[in-house]
Amino acid sequence: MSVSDQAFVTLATNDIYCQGALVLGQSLRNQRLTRKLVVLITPHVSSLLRVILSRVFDEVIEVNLIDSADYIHLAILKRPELGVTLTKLHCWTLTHYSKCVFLDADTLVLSNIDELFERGEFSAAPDPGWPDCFNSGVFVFQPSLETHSLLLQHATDHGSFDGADQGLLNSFFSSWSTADIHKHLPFIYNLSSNTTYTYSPAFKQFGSSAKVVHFLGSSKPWNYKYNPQTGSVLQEGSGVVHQHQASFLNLWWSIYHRSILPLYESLRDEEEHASPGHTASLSGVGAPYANSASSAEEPCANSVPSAGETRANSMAGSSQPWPAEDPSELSVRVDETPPSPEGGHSEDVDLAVSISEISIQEKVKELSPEEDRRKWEEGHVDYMGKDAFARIQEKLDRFLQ
Ligand SMILES: O=c1ccn([C@@H]2O[C@H](COP(=O)(O)OP(=O)(O)O[C@H]3O[C@H](CO)[C@@H](O)[C@H](O)[C@H]3O)[C@@H](O)[C@H]2O)c(=O)[nH]1
Ligand SMILES: [Mn+2]
Repeated sequence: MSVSDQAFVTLATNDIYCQGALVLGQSLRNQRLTRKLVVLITPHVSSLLRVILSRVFDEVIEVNLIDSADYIHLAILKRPELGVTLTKLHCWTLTHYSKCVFLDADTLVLSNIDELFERGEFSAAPDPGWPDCFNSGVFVFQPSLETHSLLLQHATDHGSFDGADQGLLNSFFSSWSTADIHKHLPFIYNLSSNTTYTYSPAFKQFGSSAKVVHFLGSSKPWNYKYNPQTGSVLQEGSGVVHQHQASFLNLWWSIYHRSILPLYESLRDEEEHASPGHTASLSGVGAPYANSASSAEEPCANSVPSAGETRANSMAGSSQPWPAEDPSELSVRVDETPPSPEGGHSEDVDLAVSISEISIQEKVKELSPEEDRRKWEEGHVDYMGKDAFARIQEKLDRFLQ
């Protein structure tokens, strides 16, 4: 079967959602990937993340709404909140593929889902909140410029009843709920992680056959903190995390820790070995990953994908090169265990260094030097910061002696 003209497609409009896209892409690669992997990004995504994305995805395609045709302009002017929504609709412009499966960046693939390519446009699973609507986090579609412009026209004429893509797509593909049962994907292809417990006998019966988990709603996996030593997310704060949800979150984070963080680290190594002339586009970017010692113990070579040549394609009229130096919006924090009170003199503290907490945050702008120093002393280290690597190296050297 010829499958090179079929693809899995996702979308990330900023560096934070890129973290989700990376884990999703890696989760697809972990399940005997037979189709191309495509990520749509917008100009806002930093050059660091574009490089990292290109290690996992076959194609990193920038879509630029501003340079697009006038009807998009009109739609945006009329309904500015549809910005991100319209970006998702750009997946219909991928006409070098005959059929695609779109997956939200907050989904995680648990087993091979190639059979979805046997379905036609428009196939999707019911939304758990209103099952007569489909959820637009996972769907099968057929790229077509005609459909694309009809969708945009629909957005201009009717807007969207939820202000986003799901409302728009449901009113556009309005016969979904009644016309053809083959276009109803089983719930196991879009299992919402936070509603599993609302019908727990069903989850008990069918949950083990789940193929795609969707972290829909406001708390995304990257909002949690993770302890790589226990392999679990830290359940602090108000929200109660149900057991099933916690195990999906743990799975997301274990992929992030095992396969995505090492990509940052290998990029940093490459940057160091590259000639100075070639480092310009990555300068100012530090690796967020401190614990080289422990990552070296893990056989992570298998999990680091060797994706095909990256094509930083430009669509919809945009052809700008990547910005030479733009700060990443995200910061990965690796917080160390605080020294124990009995720890004694300072050398013990360094030897006791162990990574107990990883979190992903939007980068905090410009701390004062005093604040910066206090954070460092407290163990809150901004590994994306300018001179972070020199400090990490010092620590590692002492640790390894
Ligand atoms: O700032 C953003 C927000 C969203 N996205 C992309 O758009 C998708 C949808 O957003 P998400 O935060 O995942 O929305 P959900 O919590 O899943 O909410 C629901 O409602 C959305 C709006 O209708 C639909 O897009 C979703 O599929 C549906 O599950 C994301 O996964 C990303 O791929 C970005 O790239 N950047
Ligand atoms: Mn989603």
